[in-house]
Amino acid sequence: MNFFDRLHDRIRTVDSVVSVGLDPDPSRLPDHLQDHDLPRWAFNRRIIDATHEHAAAFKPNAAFYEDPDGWAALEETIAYAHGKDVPVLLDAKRADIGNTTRQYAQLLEKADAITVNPYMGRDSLQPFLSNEEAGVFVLCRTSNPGGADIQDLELETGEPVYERVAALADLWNENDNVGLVVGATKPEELEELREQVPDLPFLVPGIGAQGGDAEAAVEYGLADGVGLVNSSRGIIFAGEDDGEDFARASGQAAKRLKRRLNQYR
Ligand SMILES: O=C(O)c1cc(=O)[nH]c(=O)n1[C@@H]1O[C@H](COP(=O)(O)O)[C@@H](O)[C@H]1O
Repeated sequence: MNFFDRLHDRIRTVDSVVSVGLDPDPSRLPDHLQDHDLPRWAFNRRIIDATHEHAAAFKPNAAFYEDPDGWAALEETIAYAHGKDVPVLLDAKRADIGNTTRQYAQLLEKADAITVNPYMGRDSLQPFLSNEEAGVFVLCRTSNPGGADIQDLELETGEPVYERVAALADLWNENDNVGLVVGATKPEELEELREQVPDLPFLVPGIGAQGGDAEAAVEYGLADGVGLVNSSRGIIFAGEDDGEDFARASGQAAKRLKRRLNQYR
Protein backbone atom coordinates (compact mmCIF):
# COMPACT_ATOMS: atom_id res chain seq x y z
CA MET A 1 0.00 0.00 0.00
CA ASN A 2 1.23 3.46 -0.97
CA PHE A 3 2.64 5.59 1.89
CA PHE A 4 0.07 8.35 1.53
CA ASP A 5 -2.80 5.84 1.61
CA ARG A 6 -1.34 4.40 4.81
CA LEU A 7 -0.91 7.90 6.21
CA HIS A 8 -4.50 8.73 5.26
CA ASP A 9 -5.70 5.69 7.25
CA ARG A 10 -3.51 6.57 10.20
CA ILE A 11 -4.76 10.18 10.24
CA ARG A 12 -8.34 8.87 10.28
CA THR A 13 -7.63 6.33 13.02
CA VAL A 14 -6.07 8.79 15.45
CA ASP A 15 -7.89 11.88 14.16
CA SER A 16 -4.55 13.66 14.06
CA VAL A 17 -2.06 15.17 11.62
CA VAL A 18 0.62 15.53 14.29
CA SER A 19 4.10 14.30 13.45
CA VAL A 20 6.06 13.77 16.64
CA GLY A 21 9.70 14.58 15.96
CA LEU A 22 12.07 12.19 17.71
CA ASP A 23 15.18 14.35 18.02
CA PRO A 24 16.70 13.08 21.29
CA ASP A 25 19.48 15.59 21.89
CA PRO A 26 21.75 13.62 24.28
CA SER A 27 22.47 16.73 26.37
CA ARG A 28 18.77 17.09 27.17
CA LEU A 29 17.89 13.51 28.11
CA PRO A 30 16.74 12.94 31.71
CA ASP A 31 19.53 12.02 34.14
CA HIS A 32 17.94 8.74 35.16
CA LEU A 33 18.21 7.43 31.56
CA GLN A 34 21.90 8.25 31.12
CA ASP A 35 23.02 4.85 32.47
CA HIS A 36 20.86 2.92 30.07
CA ASP A 37 22.70 0.95 27.32
CA LEU A 38 21.03 3.08 24.67
CA PRO A 39 19.72 6.23 26.38
CA ARG A 40 18.18 7.62 23.17
CA TRP A 41 16.19 4.44 22.65
CA ALA A 42 15.11 4.37 26.31
CA PHE A 43 13.96 7.97 25.92
CA ASN A 44 12.16 7.39 22.62
CA ARG A 45 10.37 4.30 23.91
CA ARG A 46 8.85 6.30 26.74
CA ILE A 47 7.96 9.15 24.38
CA ILE A 48 6.34 6.73 21.92
CA ASP A 49 4.35 5.09 24.72
CA ALA A 50 3.11 8.50 25.85
CA THR A 51 2.36 10.04 22.45
CA HIS A 52 1.47 7.32 19.93
CA GLU A 53 -2.30 7.71 20.37
CA HIS A 54 -1.97 11.26 19.05
CA ALA A 55 0.69 10.63 16.41
CA ALA A 56 -0.05 10.37 12.70
CA ALA A 57 3.68 9.69 12.28
CA PHE A 58 6.97 9.74 14.12
CA LYS A 59 9.80 11.69 12.51
CA PRO A 60 13.27 10.82 13.80
CA ASN A 61 15.88 13.20 12.44
CA ALA A 62 18.94 11.18 11.37
CA ALA A 63 21.29 13.83 12.77
CA PHE A 64 20.52 12.59 16.27
CA TYR A 65 21.51 8.99 15.46
CA GLU A 66 24.62 9.11 13.29
CA ASP A 67 26.97 7.03 15.43
CA PRO A 68 27.04 3.27 16.15
CA ASP A 69 24.85 3.43 19.28
CA GLY A 70 22.66 5.93 17.50
CA TRP A 71 21.84 3.58 14.64
CA ALA A 72 20.98 0.85 17.13
CA ALA A 73 18.73 3.29 18.99
CA LEU A 74 17.12 4.31 15.70
CA GLU A 75 16.42 0.73 14.64
CA GLU A 76 14.81 -0.07 17.97
CA THR A 77 12.79 3.13 17.76
CA ILE A 78 11.48 2.42 14.26
CA ALA A 79 10.53 -1.16 15.12
CA TYR A 80 8.76 -0.01 18.28
CA ALA A 81 6.82 2.71 16.44
CA HIS A 82 5.77 0.12 13.85
CA GLY A 83 4.63 -2.13 16.69
CA LYS A 84 2.23 0.69 17.62
CA ASP A 85 1.09 0.94 13.96
CA VAL A 86 2.60 4.38 13.49
CA PRO A 87 4.41 5.16 10.22
CA VAL A 88 7.95 6.47 10.49
CA LEU A 89 9.29 9.32 8.39
CA LEU A 90 13.08 9.39 8.53
CA ASP A 91 14.25 12.97 8.28
CA ALA A 92 17.52 12.32 6.49
CA LYS A 93 17.56 15.09 3.85
CA ARG A 94 19.62 12.82 1.56
CA ALA A 95 20.46 12.67 -2.15
CA ASP A 96 23.68 12.06 -4.08
CA ILE A 97 24.99 10.69 -7.38
CA GLY A 98 23.37 7.45 -8.54
CA ASN A 99 25.42 4.68 -6.94
CA THR A 100 25.69 6.59 -3.65
CA THR A 101 22.03 7.47 -3.47
CA ARG A 102 21.15 3.81 -4.15
CA GLN A 103 22.87 3.07 -0.85
CA TYR A 104 20.96 5.86 0.87
CA ALA A 105 17.72 4.50 -0.55
CA GLN A 106 18.22 1.38 1.56
CA LEU A 107 17.23 3.52 4.52
CA LEU A 108 13.72 2.98 3.23
CA GLU A 109 13.93 -0.72 4.00
CA LYS A 110 13.34 0.34 7.60
CA ALA A 111 11.44 3.61 7.48
CA ASP A 112 8.21 4.33 5.58
CA ALA A 113 9.17 7.72 4.19
CA ILE A 114 12.18 10.00 3.95
CA THR A 115 13.05 13.66 3.47
CA VAL A 116 15.32 14.39 0.50
CA ASN A 117 17.29 17.31 -0.83
CA PRO A 118 16.49 18.31 -4.44
CA TYR A 119 19.71 20.23 -5.04
CA MET A 120 21.35 17.50 -7.15
CA GLY A 121 18.32 16.93 -9.34
CA ARG A 122 16.16 14.04 -10.43
CA ASP A 123 18.74 11.28 -10.85
CA SER A 124 19.94 11.90 -7.29
CA LEU A 125 16.42 11.11 -6.09
CA GLN A 126 15.45 8.35 -8.50
CA PRO A 127 16.08 5.38 -6.16
CA PHE A 128 13.74 7.01 -3.62
CA LEU A 129 11.13 8.01 -6.21
CA SER A 130 11.11 4.50 -7.72
CA ASN A 131 10.12 2.98 -4.41
CA GLU A 132 6.36 3.02 -4.90
CA GLU A 133 5.59 2.07 -1.32
CA ALA A 134 7.65 4.80 0.30
CA GLY A 135 6.93 8.50 0.82
CA VAL A 136 9.49 11.02 -0.47
CA PHE A 137 9.31 14.54 0.98
CA VAL A 138 11.31 17.03 -1.09
CA LEU A 139 12.72 20.08 0.72
CA CYS A 140 11.02 23.05 -0.91
CA ARG A 141 10.81 26.13 1.33
CA THR A 142 12.49 25.37 4.62
CA SER A 143 11.66 26.98 7.96
CA ASN A 144 15.11 28.37 8.81
CA PRO A 145 16.05 32.03 8.21
CA GLY A 146 18.80 31.04 5.74
CA GLY A 147 16.22 29.19 3.64
CA ALA A 148 15.87 32.48 1.75
CA ASP A 149 19.51 32.49 0.61
CA ILE A 150 18.89 30.08 -2.25
CA GLN A 151 15.22 29.07 -2.16
CA ASP A 152 13.92 32.62 -2.65
CA LEU A 153 16.26 33.53 -5.53
CA GLU A 154 14.36 34.64 -8.58
CA LEU A 155 14.88 32.71 -11.79
CA GLU A 156 14.84 34.29 -15.27
CA THR A 157 11.17 33.33 -15.53
CA GLY A 158 10.43 35.44 -12.45
CA GLU A 159 9.54 32.47 -10.26
CA PRO A 160 11.51 31.80 -7.10
CA VAL A 161 13.63 28.67 -6.85
CA TYR A 162 11.28 27.06 -4.32
CA GLU A 163 8.39 27.28 -6.81
CA ARG A 164 10.52 25.59 -9.46
CA VAL A 165 11.32 22.85 -6.94
CA ALA A 166 7.59 22.39 -6.31
CA ALA A 167 6.92 22.15 -10.06
CA LEU A 168 9.70 19.58 -10.47
CA ALA A 169 8.49 17.57 -7.49
CA ASP A 170 5.05 17.48 -9.11
CA LEU A 171 6.65 16.06 -12.27
CA TRP A 172 8.60 13.53 -10.23
CA ASN A 173 5.38 12.30 -8.61
CA GLU A 174 4.77 9.48 -11.09
CA ASN A 175 4.11 6.99 -8.28
CA ASP A 176 1.93 9.25 -6.11
CA ASN A 177 4.61 9.08 -3.46
CA VAL A 178 5.98 12.64 -3.40
CA GLY A 179 5.33 15.38 -0.86
CA LEU A 180 6.97 18.72 -0.10
CA VAL A 181 8.61 20.11 3.03
CA VAL A 182 7.40 23.66 3.66
CA GLY A 183 8.04 25.43 6.95
CA ALA A 184 5.23 26.79 9.12
CA THR A 185 7.33 29.93 9.50
CA LYS A 186 6.45 30.72 5.86
CA PRO A 187 2.64 30.99 5.79
CA GLU A 188 2.48 33.02 2.57
CA GLU A 189 4.64 30.52 0.74
CA LEU A 190 2.51 27.69 2.15
CA GLU A 191 -0.58 29.30 0.67
CA GLU A 192 1.02 29.92 -2.73
CA LEU A 193 2.43 26.42 -2.92
CA ARG A 194 -0.87 24.78 -2.00
CA GLU A 195 -2.41 26.58 -4.95
CA GLN A 196 0.47 25.61 -7.25
CA VAL A 197 0.56 21.91 -6.40
CA PRO A 198 -2.87 21.03 -4.98
CA ASP A 199 -2.23 17.28 -4.97
CA LEU A 200 1.05 17.12 -3.04
CA PRO A 201 0.85 16.54 0.73
CA PHE A 202 3.18 18.72 2.78
CA LEU A 203 5.31 18.00 5.80
CA VAL A 204 5.15 21.25 7.74
CA PRO A 205 7.80 21.64 10.45
CA GLY A 206 8.51 24.79 12.44
CA ILE A 207 5.62 25.11 14.84
CA GLY A 208 6.37 24.99 18.56
CA ALA A 209 10.04 25.79 19.21
CA GLN A 210 10.40 27.77 15.93
CA GLY A 211 7.19 29.77 16.41
CA GLY A 212 5.53 28.99 13.04
CA ASP A 213 1.88 29.45 12.12
CA ALA A 214 -0.19 26.39 13.16
CA GLU A 215 -3.33 27.53 11.38
CA ALA A 216 -1.56 28.04 8.04
CA ALA A 217 0.22 24.72 8.52
CA VAL A 218 -3.11 22.90 8.60
CA GLU A 219 -5.01 25.06 6.17
CA TYR A 220 -2.40 24.75 3.44
CA GLY A 221 -0.37 21.71 4.48
CA LEU A 222 -3.02 19.10 3.76
CA ALA A 223 -3.92 17.74 0.32
CA ASP A 224 -7.30 16.01 0.51
CA GLY A 225 -6.84 15.81 4.26
CA VAL A 226 -3.39 14.22 4.05
CA GLY A 227 -0.24 15.88 5.35
CA LEU A 228 1.80 16.22 8.53
CA VAL A 229 2.50 19.06 10.94
CA ASN A 230 5.61 18.34 12.96
CA SER A 231 6.76 19.41 16.39
CA SER A 232 9.90 17.91 17.91
CA ARG A 233 11.30 19.78 20.93
CA GLY A 234 7.90 21.23 21.82
CA ILE A 235 6.63 17.69 22.44
CA ILE A 236 9.56 15.52 23.48
CA PHE A 237 11.07 18.01 25.93
CA ALA A 238 7.76 19.30 27.33
CA GLY A 239 8.51 17.47 30.60
CA GLU A 240 12.19 18.32 30.73
CA ASP A 241 12.00 19.43 34.38
CA ASP A 242 9.77 16.56 35.50
CA GLY A 243 12.47 13.91 36.16
CA GLU A 244 11.25 10.32 35.86
CA ASP A 245 7.77 11.50 34.93
CA PHE A 246 8.99 13.39 31.86
CA ALA A 247 6.97 11.46 29.28
CA ARG A 248 3.58 12.38 30.72
CA ALA A 249 4.05 16.02 29.71
CA SER A 250 4.98 14.86 26.20
CA GLY A 251 1.74 12.93 25.93
CA GLN A 252 -0.17 16.01 27.06
CA ALA A 253 1.72 18.24 24.63
CA ALA A 254 0.98 15.90 21.72
CA LYS A 255 -2.69 15.77 22.66
CA ARG A 256 -2.89 19.56 23.00
CA LEU A 257 -1.26 20.03 19.62
CA LYS A 258 -3.60 17.51 18.02
CA ARG A 259 -6.63 19.39 19.38
CA ARG A 260 -5.24 22.75 18.33
CA LEU A 261 -4.54 21.58 14.80
CA ASN A 262 -7.90 19.83 14.56
CA GLN A 263 -9.65 23.18 15.07
CA TYR A 264 -8.43 24.11 11.60
CA ARG A 265 -9.04 20.84 9.76
O1 LIG B 1 12.78 18.41 7.03
C1 LIG B 1 12.41 18.80 8.14
O2 LIG B 1 11.72 18.10 8.87
C2 LIG B 1 12.69 20.19 8.51
C3 LIG B 1 12.65 21.12 7.49
C4 LIG B 1 12.62 22.49 7.82
O3 LIG B 1 12.47 23.34 6.97
N1 LIG B 1 12.71 22.86 9.12
C5 LIG B 1 12.80 21.94 10.14
O4 LIG B 1 12.83 22.36 11.31
N2 LIG B 1 12.86 20.60 9.83
C6 LIG B 1 13.08 19.60 10.90
O5 LIG B 1 11.95 19.56 11.76
C7 LIG B 1 12.37 19.42 13.12
C8 LIG B 1 11.94 20.66 13.87
O6 LIG B 1 12.18 20.52 15.24
P1 LIG B 1 11.55 21.51 16.35
O7 LIG B 1 11.92 22.89 15.95
O8 LIG B 1 12.20 21.05 17.61
O9 LIG B 1 10.04 21.29 16.33
C9 LIG B 1 13.86 19.19 13.09
O10 LIG B 1 14.11 17.79 13.01
C10 LIG B 1 14.29 19.88 11.81
O11 LIG B 1 15.44 19.32 11.23
